[in-house]
Amino acid sequence: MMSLPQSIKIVEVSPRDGLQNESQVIAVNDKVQLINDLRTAGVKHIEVTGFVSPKWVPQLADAQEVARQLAPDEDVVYSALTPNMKGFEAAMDSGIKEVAVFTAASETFNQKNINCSIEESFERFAPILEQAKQQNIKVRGYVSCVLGCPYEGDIDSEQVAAVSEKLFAMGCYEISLGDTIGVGTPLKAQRMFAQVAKRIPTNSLAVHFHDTYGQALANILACIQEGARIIDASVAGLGGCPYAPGASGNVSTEDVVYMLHGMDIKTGIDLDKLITAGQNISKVLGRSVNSKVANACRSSS
Ligand SMILES: CC(C)(COP(=O)([O-])OP(=O)([O-])OC[C@H]1O[C@@H](n2cnc3c(N)ncnc32)[C@H](O)[C@@H]1OP(=O)([O-])[O-])[C@@H](O)C(=O)NCCC(=O)NCCSC(=O)C[C@@](C)(O)CC(=O)[O-]
Repeated sequence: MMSLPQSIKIVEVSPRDGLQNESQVIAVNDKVQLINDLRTAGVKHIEVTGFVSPKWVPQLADAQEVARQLAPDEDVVYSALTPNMKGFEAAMDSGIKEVAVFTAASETFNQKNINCSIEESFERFAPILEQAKQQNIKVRGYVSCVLGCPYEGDIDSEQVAAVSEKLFAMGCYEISLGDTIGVGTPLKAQRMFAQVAKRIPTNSLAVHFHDTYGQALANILACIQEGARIIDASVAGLGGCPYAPGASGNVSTEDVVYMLHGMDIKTGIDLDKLITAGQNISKVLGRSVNSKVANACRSSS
């Protein structure tokens, strides 16, 4: 029987990954309310926005305003994406204390997403990591397309491991492995995770599953069996990357938390309050909550 951890770290990505692909205008107040609802639910790691080019991702053009309205909270880590030094400097000016750089295991996806090759992305990240070290800022590294690419199809796990290892060696303290288009299945996910874990300690690896094919929870459990202890998720299953056609939302945090609590794995999150957070933002977006657990809990109460 597999050995299960006592607790798992949840990294909530809804304010950034969840909202970045929305075409409708979402007020800064509503984004900040989402972040506050997540804090109320006990979420301790929240990716609040991305300091990316507004020409590339218009929805995050308000990054500085969102960051400046964050409630001071010593128990919560607010992080933000920074693709280059311009983004890093803007994040620092806005008081952000943890940033994330992002590249991919697929050349084509990387070109479409950040307009450079994988190798060039490392060159862009080098000064960010240098500055971050001097300023005592933690840097997370994302690797996209770890189980498939919308342009190149299957991706070799060895390539995922090599890109991850490079980010880790450059100073990223945590590497998040992204199944950007949600095509992974449990054994493939487990083998990919194991391949990366040959080079990076498992306590520095996160998994980031989109749920396009309904495989995300199964993939997460498979990776937990392989030693994963950090899970990215998005309340109400919000999410999608503008440069990954066909990709749907992230795995919903409600579903992840329900599964983990059901296995006696602690997350520190109050499921009922989390469901409220998902309902509130779904109301703002004018759509129903994309979480089986949230819908089941509310219809039975
Ligand atoms: C990386 C760039 C900027 C290169 O874009 P570029 O066009 O090559 O950059 P540039 O340096 O030529 O700049 C173009 C314009 O953008 C401005 N600019 C340049 N940088 C910034 C910045 N940081 N903040 C604000 N503005 C910026 C810059 O000032 C200039 O403005 P102009 O002079 O034309 O008026 C662009 O491609 C970009 O912003 N891409 C971001 C795409 C993105 O955010 N994708 C979604 C996140 S990744 C994801 O979702 C996957 C993940 C992480 O969730 C994991 C998974 O699921 O796999």
